[in-house]
Amino acid sequence: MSVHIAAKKGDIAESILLPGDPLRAKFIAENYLENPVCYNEVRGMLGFTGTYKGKRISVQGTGMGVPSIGIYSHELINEYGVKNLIRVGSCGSYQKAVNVKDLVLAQAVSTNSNFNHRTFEGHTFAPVADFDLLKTAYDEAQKIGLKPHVGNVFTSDIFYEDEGAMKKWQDHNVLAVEMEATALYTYAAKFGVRALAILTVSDSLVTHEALSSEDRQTSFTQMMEVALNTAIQF
Ligand SMILES: O=P(O)(O)O[C@H]1O[C@H](CO)[C@@H](O)[C@H]1O
Ligand SMILES: O=c1cc[nH]c(=O)[nH]1
Repeated sequence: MSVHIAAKKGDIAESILLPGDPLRAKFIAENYLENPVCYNEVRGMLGFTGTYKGKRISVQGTGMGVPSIGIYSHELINEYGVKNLIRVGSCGSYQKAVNVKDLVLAQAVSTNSNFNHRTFEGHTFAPVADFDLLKTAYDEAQKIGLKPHVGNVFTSDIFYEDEGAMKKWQDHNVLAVEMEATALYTYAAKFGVRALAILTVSDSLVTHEALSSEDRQTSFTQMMEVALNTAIQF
């Protein structure tokens, strides 16, 4: 058991899906995994291990924001030997061409988070996705008829950000905003494992459109399938 996860060594698979919402973890376990076993309920941050197409896969809620995913990813990697970490999250679009329901693969991450500013003492580190995970997810998305956007996303510490703050990121072609990827990619680089953030656009900060709960269900399901079909290849 680690500080925040009540699993024994060996209870968690080497490949894991990481939704922010623990109930999304439960949904994935109940709808996609065979024989899912819940290994964590500490703080309600549910984690499950089961099999998908014959391969052992885990899914773990991470909570919202950099400090929260920082805790879970650090413990998963260092105390449970997790090697392939795939975030399955929602994001807000920063660009007109990135529409609600679209899939975004975070090739790189920009941030206003202090996590990297502290670690790199004010210098800039460029957190990037694992290329093999990225390419595999892109191919898997295409197989089910999706055309994912691939590029820079923004990890923000502030959900209710002033509107003007996004302009500089939009001007530099940042595709969308979410709240965790920078910590995930930075720890993956530090500890020599693979990470990728796969995101579904739940709302647009350009058009102010937002997904209905029905559309949210369908498009999130496609993201989950892309992530699972990617995870089983590692
Ligand atoms: O849908 P999840 O994975 O939680 O991701 C996004 O949604 C939350 C904000 O509503 C933040 O965690 C953000 O990153
Ligand atoms: O972090 C997030 C996630 C979804 N939509 C947003 O606007 N921000």
